[in-house]
Amino acid sequence: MSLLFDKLYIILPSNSTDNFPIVVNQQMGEYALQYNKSQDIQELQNFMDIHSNYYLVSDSLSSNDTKDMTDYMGQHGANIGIAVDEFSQKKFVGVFVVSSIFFSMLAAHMQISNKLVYITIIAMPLAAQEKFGLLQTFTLMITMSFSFIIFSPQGYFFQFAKARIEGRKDVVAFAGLSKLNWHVTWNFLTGMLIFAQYMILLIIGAIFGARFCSITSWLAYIPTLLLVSFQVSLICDILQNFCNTMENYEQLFGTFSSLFFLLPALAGGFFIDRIPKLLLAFLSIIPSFALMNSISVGFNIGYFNTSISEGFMSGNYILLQLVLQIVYIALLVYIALLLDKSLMKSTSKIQPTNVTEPPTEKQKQSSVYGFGVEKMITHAHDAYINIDIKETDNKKMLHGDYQEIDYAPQTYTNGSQGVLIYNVSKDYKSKKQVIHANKNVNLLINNNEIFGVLGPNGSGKTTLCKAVMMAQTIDSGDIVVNGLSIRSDFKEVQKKIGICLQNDAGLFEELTVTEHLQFYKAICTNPSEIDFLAQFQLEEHKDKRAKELSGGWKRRLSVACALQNNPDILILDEITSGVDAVAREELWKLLKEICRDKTIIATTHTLHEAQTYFDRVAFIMNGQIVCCGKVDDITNLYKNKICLEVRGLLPKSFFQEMKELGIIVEDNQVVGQRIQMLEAQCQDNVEVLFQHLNEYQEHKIIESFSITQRQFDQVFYELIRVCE
Ligand SMILES: Nc1ncnc2c1ncn2[C@@H]1O[C@H](COP(=O)(O)OP(=O)(O)OP(=O)(O)O)[C@@H](O)[C@H]1O
Repeated sequence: MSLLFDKLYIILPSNSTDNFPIVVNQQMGEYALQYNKSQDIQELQNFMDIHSNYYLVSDSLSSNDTKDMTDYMGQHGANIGIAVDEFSQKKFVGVFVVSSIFFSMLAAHMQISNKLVYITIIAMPLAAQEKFGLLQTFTLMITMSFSFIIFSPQGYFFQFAKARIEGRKDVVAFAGLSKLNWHVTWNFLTGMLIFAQYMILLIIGAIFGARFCSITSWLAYIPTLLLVSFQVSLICDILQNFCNTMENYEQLFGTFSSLFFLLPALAGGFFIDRIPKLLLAFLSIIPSFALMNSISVGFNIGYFNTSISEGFMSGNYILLQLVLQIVYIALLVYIALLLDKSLMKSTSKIQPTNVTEPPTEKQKQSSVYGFGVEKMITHAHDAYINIDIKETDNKKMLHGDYQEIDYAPQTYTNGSQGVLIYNVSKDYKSKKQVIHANKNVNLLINNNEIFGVLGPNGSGKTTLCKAVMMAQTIDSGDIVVNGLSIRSDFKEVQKKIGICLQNDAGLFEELTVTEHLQFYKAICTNPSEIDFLAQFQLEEHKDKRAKELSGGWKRRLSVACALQNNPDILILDEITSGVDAVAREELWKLLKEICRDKTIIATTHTLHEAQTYFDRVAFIMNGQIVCCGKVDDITNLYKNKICLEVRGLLPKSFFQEMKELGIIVEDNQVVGQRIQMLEAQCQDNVEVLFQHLNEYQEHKIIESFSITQRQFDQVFYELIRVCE
């Protein structure tokens, strides 16, 4: 024994083989170091001088006797043991054996981060140092860390997470995914990604010939790692319900993992010798403990030749742990589904609520208020009553008192296609107020029809769209899509719907056009055959990210994504807002062509668009349908009414003259004495009005006049006026 070790050498008692506090199936880490340069010896000496209280040195044990070394360490309460094979001024060959605390801390460290860099810290030194020196190991670790980042499947996986976190319910609808589908897909992708990362490390370890990476050790690692991967992904899934942005989520995950992964792991690391093995198995609800336990078993099998049965059963109860992990996973799945409010089954009452207000005097006098509404209600009620009712409870539900139901009639007998919105009411309740966003809405939308829902801001259009796609529960009523009720067949219904919500909510800023189409195609359940890149003339923009597209092209991409799942019903919520007239026309032309066999429900603020492209429309004011029917029928209500803007001031005699000719002209507004806004009610003699105005213009009494409002616009303004 050299001078170096003389002062450190502890004479170990001979024949002391029983009652070791640290036994072979504890956490073990083993560092084999081979120094063959003089300066390394110096470093080693420095290290030992500093840490002289913490280790034992033995020159009677070699690197093949690590088991015995740990036994000696156990006896003396040391954390580091050094078994010396050879020592000279130039060369040290030996093995460092590190006891549980240090290794557990490393394991804990891994848990705080989802990033592979940390995972490499654990396995790589152990595996690589067996073969190479310290420097090579370090280089290898750095290289590995970078390769992991490069190989991480950022694209779909990341967008998937983002969609979940940002509550992109429309993505679920785009893709026709059910809530279960959505979670299973996300967790499968995430879990397998984490597992793949663990596997890469195991394989590398095996290639380097690390003993703890032997195939028998894998028996301990692989099932645990697989289950741990899903435990972690499900915990992420649950946490996502409490975050709105990725940053938010990363912060929450960091805090959560420190509290629930790192702290227990650190505590476990310090007290692992004293934690009963059975308790450790039960603690596997915390992934750190499950990992520690399996790594411990793997080490024992690989390094210390513990038999598999001993390692699994009596030693660390690994089989029990695996069963418990499966139970925990089932529990986490249940919690994840329970917490996710993205798609909700409605169990509301069927009968109308009492929120509808009776018409005021002003509304009664209006020729447009209430137009077509009674007829629509009757049609919707008849259709709903005629649904093939099989269950007696459903009969009670329709004819009896209010009653909660969980299922609904399966099919219409009378027209099973299209969308039937029956008595739908929705309130938003806050501490301060209750907003009745939809009040007993009844609409029967025919198959292959383009149906418009029009109304001012905040009138309840989006709420209605969300109710149809089930992103919003309803307080009363039912929605039946192609014969299937959202109350009973919501999963089936949802597959039939594609939606574009406002502000291109389904797009991801960082994804390119091609990536969007690929992403939606990859997750949808009923992929369309159509080449949307070509159909929507998106080729020249295919490599642009969504954030680089102009508003019009974004809208096109949103619609293309919504159509990827080949939906029967397409819901378009203000898809042309911010789109110029030419682009708007192009988009509608395209939609009419592609969606010939689809039913479209669209909302818009552009009345001209509604008039030109929609077959029927319903006006919604304060949550209530106040006028509905074919666009032409509604326009005809105002056939003889026109609005004019006159520059200059018409004399009173003009109004009298017109009255005598049977034309009622009302002067609604005088703007700065120079502009008059006229509303004229003619019979079939509108040209008489124009003749007179021309004469006034020729005599320079007025400067000019022009028609300001189309008839359809007037309907809208009149409705707003009487509903104020
Ligand atoms: N999540 C919510 N919580 C509380 N109130 C809401 C919520 N969503 C909508 N509202 C309220 O419900 C009413 C109807 O809103 P909705 O978004 O359906 O109207 P809209 O007709 O689509 O409006 P816009 O044309 O501006 O998009 C509004 O008064 C709105 O403030």
